[in-house]
Amino acid sequence: MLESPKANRARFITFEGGEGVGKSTQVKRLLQNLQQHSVQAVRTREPGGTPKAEAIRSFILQGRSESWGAGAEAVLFAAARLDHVNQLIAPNLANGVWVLSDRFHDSTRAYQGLTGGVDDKLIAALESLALDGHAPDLTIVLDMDPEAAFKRVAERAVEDGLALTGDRFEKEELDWHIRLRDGFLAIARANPDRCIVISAAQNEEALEAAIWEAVSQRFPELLAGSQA
Ligand SMILES: Nc1ncnc2c1ncn2[C@@H]1O[C@H](COP(=O)(O)OP(=O)(O)O)[C@@H](O)[C@H]1O
Ligand SMILES: Cc1cn([C@H]2C[C@H](O)[C@@H](COP(=O)(O)OP(=O)(O)O)O2)c(=O)[nH]c1=O
Repeated sequence: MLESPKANRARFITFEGGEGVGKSTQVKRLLQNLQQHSVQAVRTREPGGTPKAEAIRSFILQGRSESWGAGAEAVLFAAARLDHVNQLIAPNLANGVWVLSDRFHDSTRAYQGLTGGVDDKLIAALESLALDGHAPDLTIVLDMDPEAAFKRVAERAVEDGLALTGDRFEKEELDWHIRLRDGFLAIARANPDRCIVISAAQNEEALEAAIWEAVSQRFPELLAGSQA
């Protein structure tokens, strides 16, 4: 089969899912795996990734932001995302550097849209503004029972001698987290070409291997040794 001229372009991969499913752990592991295959890559997160977007992150997740409501939050997350795309994601991809993001636009769809009740049209309009054509090439949805994920986070906090404080989304009730999980699964079903759902209810190494298998199947050039 003839390779398309774009076969070896830098890829944009996002990780999505509920709280504590292991996204940040696996973003770091995938970054290492890519680097071991001589792929230049960076990792980032949302909300955040650039100084302006990090400022919006603290504004939304802490302090008095509860009164803003899901609609205004969707707008704020989109403003942060626009800066993140323009300042970090697009320039890296243009330079041939793969970008791995811990959360991206599906989090707005799931949290503010499907769970928060913000109208689909507003979500779609904000997405088109913020993404500016930079949709992810692949989205890995890490899926597990939210109660089990919460226990993981709590156990780790006890081991580390930390108080479990959490941001305000983490403090929502269990049935809210179950709806959130269903929201991410619905997004994956609606976007089968872009999204892969992987069970996060396995140890870190097994999950890392499952993710590497999915990524290298999706981008076979990784195993062909064709990355400079
Ligand atoms: N596969 C796993 N099995 C058990 N614990 C895990 C696993 N992956 C991550 N953890 C632990 O669970 C907690 C949440 O992981 P993290 O990667 O921060 O999740 P997220 O970014 O999705 O919130 C951390 O304390 C982490 O060390
Ligand atoms: C990117 C994004 C995040 N969020 C929420 C999800 C998280 O609760 C929070 C980000 O906090 P974070 O600590 O990154 O969450 P986690 O480690 O559990 O993934 O912001 C939205 O509600 N909408 C968005 O568009």
